[in-house]
Amino acid sequence: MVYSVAILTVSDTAASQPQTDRSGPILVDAFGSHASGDLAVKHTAIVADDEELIRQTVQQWIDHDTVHLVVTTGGTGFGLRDRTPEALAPLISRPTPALTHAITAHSLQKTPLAALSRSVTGIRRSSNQATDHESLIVVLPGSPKAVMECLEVLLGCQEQGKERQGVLLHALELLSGHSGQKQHQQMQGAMSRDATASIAVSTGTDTGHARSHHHHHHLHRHGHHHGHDHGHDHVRSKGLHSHSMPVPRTKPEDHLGPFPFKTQDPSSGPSLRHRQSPYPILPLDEALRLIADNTPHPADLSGARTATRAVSVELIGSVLAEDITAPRDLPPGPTTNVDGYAVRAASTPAGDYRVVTLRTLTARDDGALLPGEIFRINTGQGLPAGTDAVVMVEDTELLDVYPDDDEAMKGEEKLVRVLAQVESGENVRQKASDVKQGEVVLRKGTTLSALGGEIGTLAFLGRSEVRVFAKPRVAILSTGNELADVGQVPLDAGKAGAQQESWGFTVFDANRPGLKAAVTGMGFECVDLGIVGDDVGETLSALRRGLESADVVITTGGTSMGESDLLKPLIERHLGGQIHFGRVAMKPGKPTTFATIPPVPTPNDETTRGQGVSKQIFALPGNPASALVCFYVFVVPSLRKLCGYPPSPSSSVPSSSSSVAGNKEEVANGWNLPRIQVKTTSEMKLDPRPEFHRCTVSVRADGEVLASSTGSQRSSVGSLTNRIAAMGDSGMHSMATANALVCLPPLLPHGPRRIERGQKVQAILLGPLV
Ligand SMILES: Nc1nc2c(c(=O)[nH]1)N[C@H]1C(S)=C(S)[C@@H](COP(=O)(O)OP(=O)(O)OC[C@H]3O[C@@H](n4cnc5c(N)ncnc54)[C@H](O)[C@@H]3O)O[C@H]1N2
Ligand code: MOO
Repeated sequence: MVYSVAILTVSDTAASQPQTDRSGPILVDAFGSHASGDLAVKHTAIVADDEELIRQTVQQWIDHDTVHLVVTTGGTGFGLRDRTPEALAPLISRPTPALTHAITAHSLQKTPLAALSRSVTGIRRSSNQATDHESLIVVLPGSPKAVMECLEVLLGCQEQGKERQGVLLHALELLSGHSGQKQHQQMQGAMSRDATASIAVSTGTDTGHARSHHHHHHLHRHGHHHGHDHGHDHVRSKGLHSHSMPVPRTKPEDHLGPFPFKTQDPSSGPSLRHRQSPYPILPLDEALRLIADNTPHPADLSGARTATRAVSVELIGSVLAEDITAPRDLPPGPTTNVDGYAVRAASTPAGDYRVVTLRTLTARDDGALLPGEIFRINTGQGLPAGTDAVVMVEDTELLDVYPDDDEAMKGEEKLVRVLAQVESGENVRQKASDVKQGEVVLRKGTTLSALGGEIGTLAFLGRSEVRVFAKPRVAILSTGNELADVGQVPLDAGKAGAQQESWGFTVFDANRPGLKAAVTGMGFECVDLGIVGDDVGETLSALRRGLESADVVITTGGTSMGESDLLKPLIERHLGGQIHFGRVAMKPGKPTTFATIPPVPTPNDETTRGQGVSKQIFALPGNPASALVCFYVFVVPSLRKLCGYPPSPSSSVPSSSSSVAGNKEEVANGWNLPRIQVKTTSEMKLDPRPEFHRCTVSVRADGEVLASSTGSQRSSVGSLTNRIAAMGDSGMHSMATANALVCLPPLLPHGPRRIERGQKVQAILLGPLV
């Protein structure tokens, strides 16, 4: 059997300067030219010391490319960036400590420094059920010398004139389900010298000489291939280098990788960026449907995401994960609706009565009224035994009071005249007339709003705790070299004069504060990721922090066509994310990007394995108006679904591809904000893109709902003059006082150029009407 082998070099330096990699070529040579002919090097790659990238590369090889053996070199030391063992530990399903020990022990014979390598080995069972195989992972140190020493254990060598048998082929044979007998016998000494696996390591590799054959990912059965260069240069990329993909059309090496990336390599420089976006412009409904499809509902997740929470304002924005039933009758017995006197109606005609109070009554054994007595009572109080109605205080007259020298009763009413006879049940709230014990008062799926009704009801029922779906945490990041937090730079730093030297502008970060306010206003917790410049490392580490600490990550900026627009490439190439869409037919917000990041498997933990949940990333355009509009249009539906909202009933109706202004009832995403019909108070020009016009919606006295533009926005109509005039449409202030987005249809060649004043249009309602 021929075993396929993949070699991964892990090194920041080699990742940016592949020619410095010496250990990778040693491994390629050793396996590729192994005398047995049983080892075929199928893949090679170089990655930076990046845990996720290392893990993804190896997992891809084993699970999808069915590689039998992965050998890595580098990243095993004690340095801060040395993370290869950590990167790969989660992939190992069966550790192989003795193999690790054999490698370490052998290396220790050569140098005590071997003690400073954290090399590991282990077996991975592929998560790909189609192939269901096990592969061996061998994590070796980075130094070429150490690699060669370790290879002696794996592939065998001459030791003091004697043959040392390598253990690798035997291991692979056993893993692939064979008896291992052949190798075993050979290892017991029955093997002929000819067939001995020997390491064909050329010392020339140490001088970089092996570069010419590193690119081969074919089977290297016989000997070396010096000088046999096929002409494909090594891939140059900060992140990942590989030869396992076909060559694309621009400068090829900058687009190669083990995965089919749509994005360009962000380190490849402006001249290599895409000149046409590779993302189709999706109709809005399609984009919204993709969000609904790729956002989990907590009730559908195994081990539903629920939490028990104290009944408090912290619950605002939560959705009930249980039906709330009344624990007892309310009221628990008959109570009075009014202030007055409880009586037995039938035996209390108009007349004069002695007044009894709670104190007197509780002192009596039977707690009952005597004939000729009435009981003074206040609204909400329970009726004493034997009474069935209440005479309002307004229907009585005071006749006598207790004297001042009666210490106990001083000031209390003694004798009262009842002016009118009441009927049985009059002014009484009967037992359980509010709610019956066991009755469902609030249904699972109810949102606990900031209006107070639901949280008040929980307390009314006596609930101190309640089961809710966990609220999503939302991380927010602003990206852009030009950005600064307010207060961080003087106001005049943005003035033209001050800018001329630096050829840039300082822009106050408006998106993060705006988005934080909106997210907090929904009752969700924010993780503030701050501002990062247009820098791969900075942006990646912020995104990772976001993904670790939150359920959803929102970024703004860097989504479009500039060379510093990093979001799409980083999400795809470094975070292993799936970009569901990268452009939408709308204005503002065209480059809006939505992606999901698959869950990271938990090492050796059967209970959580495979049960992780993918996380959502919304990379919103940087223009402030676009960012906030897109938050409401795209992010809010996702958050509403994530926190457990049930879908709106109309969402079950199949949607047609209605435009942004579609007047249809059906919606592509059942968690969209509601749409209402409004009447415009001014004309609104149409744009070739469907547009969201920011408006303040108010209700007139006659009930008409009016939408007034917030201004500071306009729609461009194709001509250049208009497009130049259109440049000022990006400011956050067009969202100030906006509580609705009027959905303007696109300008069509022979259609109307504007919506007229007084015309009825649809609007997305963002908040309460004014
Ligand atoms: N060649 C093309 N260029 C652009 C296209 C296109 O299709 N082809 N699309 C345009 C559209 S539409 C939009 S929207 C923007 C989106 O750009 P980015 O998401 O890449 O955002 P940036 O370039 O980083 O910033 C745009 C703009 O917004 C300001 N900004 C960014 N972040 C903030 C913030 N947190 N607070 C305040 N202001 C912010 C930034 O300074 C820029 O002025 O791309 C067009 N280009
Ligand atoms: O889509 Mo962009 O937000 O129009 O400027």
